[in-house]
Amino acid sequence: MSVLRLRGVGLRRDGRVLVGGVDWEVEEGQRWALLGPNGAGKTSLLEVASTYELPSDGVADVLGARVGRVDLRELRRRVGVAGPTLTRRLRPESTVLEAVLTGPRATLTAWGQSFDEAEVAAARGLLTDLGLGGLAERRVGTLSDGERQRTQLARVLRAGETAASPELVLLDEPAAGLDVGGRELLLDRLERLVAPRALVLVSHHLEELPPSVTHALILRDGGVHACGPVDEVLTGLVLSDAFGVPLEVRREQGRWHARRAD
Ligand SMILES: Nc1ncnc2c1ncn2[C@@H]1O[C@H](COP(=O)(O)OP(=O)(O)OP(=O)(O)O)[C@@H](O)[C@H]1O
Repeated sequence: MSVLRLRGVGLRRDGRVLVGGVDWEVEEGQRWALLGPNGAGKTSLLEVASTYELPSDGVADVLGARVGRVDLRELRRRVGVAGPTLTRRLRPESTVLEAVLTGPRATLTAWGQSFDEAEVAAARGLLTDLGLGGLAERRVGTLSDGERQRTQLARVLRAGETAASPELVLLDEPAAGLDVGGRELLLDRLERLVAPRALVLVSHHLEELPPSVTHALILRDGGVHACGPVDEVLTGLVLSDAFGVPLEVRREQGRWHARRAD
């Protein structure tokens, strides 16, 4: 069954076409990497998929519901999003720890709720892995943009580890701003996410993709350049063409590496 289905989707802003004519179907159990050069439209497409932007053209079906025809508040509760422009829901007065603890309960405030030791330990462990261990008691409103993004990421990941997981998880550059240790811990976390029905991950670097990624969509100039199973799409030929640089792609023990071809 399709979790996300875009048909002829376009998004225009200020008279500019950000994405156009996108056909894309994400099915139950799939994990997608969304790649493409700077400005290709990755974030814009994710905004449509997350229902935070209505398509200017075409139709978007998210979790079986046609965007524009259903109550978006209800639909958004079922979609977990984290990324630079998608961190809109955190309450400034919540602490970082509360923002993560309340993720699985899909509430925005910890007011009137209690959390057991295991829940607190799990949330703290996630914050430590994402380099936010020292900020657990800080108010969200005092965080830098990068810290707020990682807090939102921790919230979505925490929910994704539980039975209350969002059904569709959309992550825009989740490894951005993490050091190499943090990146590896994040990949480990992503591998352990079991509950979402589908996951989409925007990234600039093949090294940031977890081995469990099954499919890839490459955008270029707002349109689909390549789309399909990872081993068919993440090749030197396809990526060299997409990025306009001769690239060599290797896969070892599930992980990808890309470098300029000699
Ligand atoms: N409000 C806007 N008005 C006009 N153009 C916009 C607007 N927002 C984004 N754009 C442009 O749309 C294009 C696609 O942007 P988008 O952020 O979706 O690309 P991206 O693939 O995520 O880029 P990056 O890899 O650099 O993060 C870019 O050229 C960007 O400058």
